[in-house]
Amino acid sequence: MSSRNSSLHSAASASFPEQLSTPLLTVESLSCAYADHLIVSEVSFSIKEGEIACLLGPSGCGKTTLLRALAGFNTVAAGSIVMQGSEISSMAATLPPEKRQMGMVFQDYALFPHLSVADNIAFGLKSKNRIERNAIILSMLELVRLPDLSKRYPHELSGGQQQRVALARALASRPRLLLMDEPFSNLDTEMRKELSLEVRDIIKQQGIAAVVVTHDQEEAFVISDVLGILADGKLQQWGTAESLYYQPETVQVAKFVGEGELFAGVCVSPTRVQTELGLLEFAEPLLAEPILLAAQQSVNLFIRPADISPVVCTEAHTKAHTKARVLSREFMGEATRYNLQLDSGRTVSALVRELLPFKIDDVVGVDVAVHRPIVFPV
Ligand SMILES: Nc1ncnc2c1ncn2[C@@H]1O[C@H](COP(=O)(O)OP(=O)(O)OP(=O)(O)O)[C@@H](O)[C@H]1O
Repeated sequence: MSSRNSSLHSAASASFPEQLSTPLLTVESLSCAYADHLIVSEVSFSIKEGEIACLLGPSGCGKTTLLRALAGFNTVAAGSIVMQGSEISSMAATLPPEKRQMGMVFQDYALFPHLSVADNIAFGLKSKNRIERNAIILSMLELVRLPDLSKRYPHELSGGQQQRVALARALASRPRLLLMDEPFSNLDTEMRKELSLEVRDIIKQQGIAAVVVTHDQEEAFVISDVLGILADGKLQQWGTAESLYYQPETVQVAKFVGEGELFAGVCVSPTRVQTELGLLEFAEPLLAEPILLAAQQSVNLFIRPADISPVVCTEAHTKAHTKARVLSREFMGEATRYNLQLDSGRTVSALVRELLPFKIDDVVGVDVAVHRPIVFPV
């Protein structure tokens, strides 16, 4: 991680006194490989008690490999994993999964098909007597809101119900840390949203920490307190959803957490930049950390579609070459997306919430209202 990233993380930590306590889990310069093929490279982060962290990244970037290393299913090639001050993985040794006080929910739920819901939940409770076991099964079924399904078998459950049973099984042994690998990927969009919020509540209710792996940005934002973007086996940035969205350190992170495009510009003053989208004015002076941008400096601004809107074309738009032709219009219910071709020939996407009267081929003005400019060096 860059130094800017670490300072951002420590600045965030300083505002919450409880974050100053010893982390529950610390991953230090962790690398993982299959044979000689390095998959995860020098990843570092830490998680506090009760915190839900997400590892977000595209398919194949090494999320599952990293999660399996946390669980103790995979050995590590370099670095270490420390849980409450004790090293549980290093090149020298790997504490077995069952001794890590972690619960795992797999992508395909991995329920035992020949066992009932109750027996699936009881699977890790062999050391308990029958009365204790039954009490835990009942409380877990209540927790995941399946009180009446204890006798069913996995094939008699919906995908969402199977996921709840998998969660109940993972939580039954009272882990300190819950690991979830793409927990909602087999569910439809509506169910995904509903269950991710519910799972967040359940984890919070239990007061435990969790690491959730997903490639779905919306899901990651909903469920996590803190998240890391993983790409090509490297941790690109670690922070809250808001910090990644508004202060991405790289274009890759900016694009991964939301749509947007780079626009080259020249500063006219610290609060004004001339771009292909016209002269943009900002409420706050523009910073490309650690410097305040001065006149004549070249910058790259990352602008999201929600910051751009088509408006009635005025003389000022024509004069400033900030008019465009509507190439397409997609009404999506909550918002409408317009693809606009600028005078320069470049196509930009605008996302507007209000219903506008513009049709394909209309000539419109282009207005940009960026509330928090994202600046990258040229
Ligand atoms: N057991 C294995 N042996 C060799 N290579 C593996 C093994 N498991 C995974 N890989 C490779 O490691 C890379 C990372 O895989 P991993 O499953 O960790 O990615 P991921 O980010 O979880 O992807 P997805 O979101 O598609 O599940 C991939 O190129 C994959 O082919």
